[in-house]
Formats: sequence, C-alpha cells, structure tokens
Amino acid sequence: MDSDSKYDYIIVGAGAAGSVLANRLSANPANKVLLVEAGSADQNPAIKDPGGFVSLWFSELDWALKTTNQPGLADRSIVINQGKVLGGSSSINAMMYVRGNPGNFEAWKAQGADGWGYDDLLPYFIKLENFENGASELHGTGGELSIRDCPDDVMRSEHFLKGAMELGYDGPNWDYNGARQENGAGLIQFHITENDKRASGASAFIDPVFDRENLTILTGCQTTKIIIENGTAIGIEYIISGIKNQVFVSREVIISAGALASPKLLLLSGIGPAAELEALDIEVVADLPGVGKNLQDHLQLPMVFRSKIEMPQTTLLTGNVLFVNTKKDGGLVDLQLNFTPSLPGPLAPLLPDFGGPICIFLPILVQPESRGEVTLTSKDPLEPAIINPHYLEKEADVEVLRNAVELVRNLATTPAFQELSGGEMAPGEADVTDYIRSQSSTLWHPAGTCRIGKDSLAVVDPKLKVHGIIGLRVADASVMPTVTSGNTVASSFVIGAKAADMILEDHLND
Ligand SMILES: Cc1cc2nc3c(=O)[nH]c(=O)nc-3n(C[C@H](O)[C@H](O)[C@H](O)COP(=O)(O)OP(=O)(O)OC[C@H]3O[C@@H](n4cnc5c(N)ncnc54)[C@H](O)[C@@H]3O)c2cc1C
Repeated sequence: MDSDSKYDYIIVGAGAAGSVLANRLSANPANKVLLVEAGSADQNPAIKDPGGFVSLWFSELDWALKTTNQPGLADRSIVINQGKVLGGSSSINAMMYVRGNPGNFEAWKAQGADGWGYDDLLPYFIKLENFENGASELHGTGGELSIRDCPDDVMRSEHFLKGAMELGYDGPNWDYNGARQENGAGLIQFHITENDKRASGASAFIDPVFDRENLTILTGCQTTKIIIENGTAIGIEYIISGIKNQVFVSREVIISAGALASPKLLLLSGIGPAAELEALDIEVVADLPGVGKNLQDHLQLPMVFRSKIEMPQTTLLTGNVLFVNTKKDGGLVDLQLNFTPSLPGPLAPLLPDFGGPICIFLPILVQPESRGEVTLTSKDPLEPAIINPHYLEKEADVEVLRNAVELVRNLATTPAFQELSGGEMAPGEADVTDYIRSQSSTLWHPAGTCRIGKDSLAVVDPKLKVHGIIGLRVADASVMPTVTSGNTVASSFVIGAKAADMILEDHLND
C-alpha cells in the first residue's frame, strides 16, 4: 500500500462485524475502503474444518488474552481466546448461531439505543442468513451466511430433547431463532456451509468481494492509535512487519477490533476516563469515563454424566439446547443449557480419560449481573491490556448457575433421559457453589465495553459515533449495552451490517 493514499473509510479489525462492514461499504465502487487486520489471512485448513478450531486456540491466530485473578472464580486467572485472523473470532469459534432474545434488544432500546429494538434488527438477521430450513417471516435464504440445524448426526440427542419436553418445555424441533427463544428445546443452529465447512465472517463476507479494486485489505497490520486532529479522526497509526506507519481517511474510521481490543485502542488514542489516561501520560482527547467499563461475558459450567450408550465422538462441541429464565420472574432468558450426548471430538485431546462413555450438560450464564473492565497498563500499544471481568462477583450470577445445576438434575431424572444416564459424575458429591467457582470458564463472549447510549457512561451514540469525536465509530460486540442471551456472533454480524447502513446513509450526499 502507498502510505500517502487516502481512504474514504478505514475499518480496524476484520472480525465478525468488520467483515460485514468491509463488504457493505465497498459495494459502491466509488467508496475507497481500507480494512486493517492485525492477524493473518485465513489460510489455515483447521479454520474451515468445523472440528478443527480447538487446535487454533493458543496458536498465532489467537490473542489468548489473560484475565486478572478472579476472586469469583476461586482466584483463578483464565484465558479468553479471541481470533487474530481474517474473520476474527468467527474464524476460531464454535459456530453456534443464536440471535439472542427479542427482549435483549428491547432492553438496549430502553437504555437509550434508539433504533436497536428487535423490530429494527430483525430485518438484518433475516437479510444476512441463508437458512437451510427455508424463508419465512422470521428467516431468510438470500444472505451470505449459511445457517444450518446441527449437522452432526451423533450430536442430535432425543434423550435430552424428550427429557426437556417431559419437564414441560416445548420441543423437540424448537427454533429458538424464531418467534420465541425461551422454554423450548431444539437443535442448535450453526454457521456452517452446505459442504460442511465453517462459514466465517471472512468466507461469507470478504472472500466474495476480495477482488474489488476499491477494497484494500492489510493483514498482519496492528493499529496502534487513531489519529485525531481538532476533535476529528483523520487516520490511524499502525505497525506492519515491525515498521510504524500512518494512513489517512477522508470520511470515517470505524473500530471493529472486538470487545477487548476496541476499548484498548480508544484508550491508547486518548479517549477514555481522563484520570486513568493522565496517570499513564496519555494526552486526553475526549474524557469518556465509560470506555472499557461495562465488560460482560458468558460463563460455562460443564456437568458430566456417565452414559449407558457407547457412541462415536461428536464432530462439534455441542448441538442441543434449551433456553430458560431460571429466576422464573418472567424476565429475560438467563440460562442457555447445551447438551452433548458423547465425548466432543474437538475437545477430546484436552479432556481426561473418563473411563467409559460420558455425556455433558453445559449450563451457560447468559445474563450476568457482574460487570468488569478493560484498562491499560501503559501507553505502549504492544503491552496487553488489563482484563478484569469481575466474574461471579454478583451473588445473583452464582444463583443462576445453582438453579442450572438443579434443572440439569431434574432433567436427568426424566424417563426419557434415564435411558441414557449412567449417573452424575461432576459435580457429583462436590459442594455446588465450590464447583461453580472452581470450574466455570469463559464462553468467549466479551461485550459491552464501548456501549451505546446517551448517558455519561455511554461511549457511542445510537449511530455508533464516539461521543465528542467526529469521524469515528465503534461497531462490534463492544457496543452492546448488555450482552445478548446467547452466543454473540449473530448479533455482532448484525451490528456490522447496521453500522454500514447508517454510515452509507450519513454520506449519501457527500
Ligand atoms: C473460542 C471462541 C468460541 C466462540 N464460540 C462462539 C459460538 O459458537 N457462537 C457465537 O455466536 N459466538 C462465539 N464466539 C464469539 C464470537 O465469535 C464473537 O462474539 C464475535 O466474533 C465478535 O465479533 P467482533 O466483530 O466484535 O470481534 P472479532 O470477531 O473478535 O474481531 C475482531 C478483529 O479485530 C482484530 N483486531 C484486534 N485488535 C486489532 C488492532 N489493534 N489492529 C487491527 N486489528 C485488530 C482481531 O484480530 C480480530 O480479527 C466464540 C469466540 C471464541 C473466541
């Protein structure tokens, strides 16, 4: 790339949101778009193999970000894997496709995210997908992203689905991405192609437009700062092959570096809590106290049962699901319960020898009340940020997981599940709260660190423009006011798509 070149739009980060943005913004050949990605191209064959992703964790395609020691997790520090490659985390994730609960988006709107209610976002969910079960009022078939019911036959579990129905839930073909998410048991939907390959942000949204002359993609290029002059973003600084450089923009910089890296980049650029920045000798460009705050993540808790039925390993991590509100208060879904009827093949190399067949329930805390933060240790962009999710700090979060253990135990005693169950192995006799604190781990869904809103702790406005700065938006999982009740990639794709529409609309008459 010619370092003198100037772009209309610079997108930082080619993950779920950034891939869609690059696709949509470059659709008009008149727009000159630069997509900058710190990681490499997505050439590793394990990316495309739906069972291959676990082998990519801790590789050069993974930022593998460590949290601080978490008092709520028995003082453990854990690693939050995050994709560092074209497609971002959508290239190394478990491919489960969950839009979230309609109530999540209504809650966003109620918190000041005008235009982000369920009815506003549904058309985006529909437009993005190519749903194998056909088009309807709630599903689309014309989109770039292949969505399929769990394509792994071993994984589909009648014992789980019928067990859930015996407890009074709907099923067994519950479409949780349909009219109602909660209280139904069904197969998990996946972003996997009809040829059984991973459909990632890169394969769905970048590959088809790779040859556009107005789209430049730089890989191995880490953005270190947004250049801001007189309150306007005019370009970025970056490092490529160890060399520092700058590139300039005529319209907008869009940060899509993910919920752990986007706030870091804002902080490095002088946008954040003034006192924190001054303490690190970073010049304050905009005093935005909410940058890096409001960090939310989903936690998973494995519960292992002996199985009476010998089955081959599964090719995916999981495949059956039930969404419920454990508080039974009519509020949002707070628990996602996944189920795997035999040893999950991708994880097998990492798991102990269970001495016989097993099956795994995976309760997931999906509406955590605990809030964490991302802060800087220094103004050196290559130093990792401090990630403190404050996991399970709020007792209400532990309570949801205790409720989940009870629900699993009830489900395990249903006649349908008894045909499979050889008894509970973990937590077994262990104290449930101790087990929760010592065994819970991330489901890799950080969100909320640059949240949308109009209050003093909001970072971006409903059009995703960074408060107080011209020509700078954030568009990725970090803008979610609250994390969705389910896996976060679907909503991240939609954030990218809606961001693109809003940007194009704003520049219609330029
Ligand atoms: C192991 C794992 C399993 C998961 N499983 C699922 C699942 O099954 N279903 C689901 O819905 N979600 C899952 N997720 C979460 C989901 O993938 C993310 O929520 C989603 O990808 C977030 O999109 P994003 O655009 O915010 O960020 P990302 O997709 O993470 O993209 C951010 C991009 O920015 C790049 N970047 C960061 N900093 C810089 C910089 N300074 N300069 C340039 N580029 C930079 C990164 O390298 C990355 O490519 C999983 C995630 C992981 C890591």
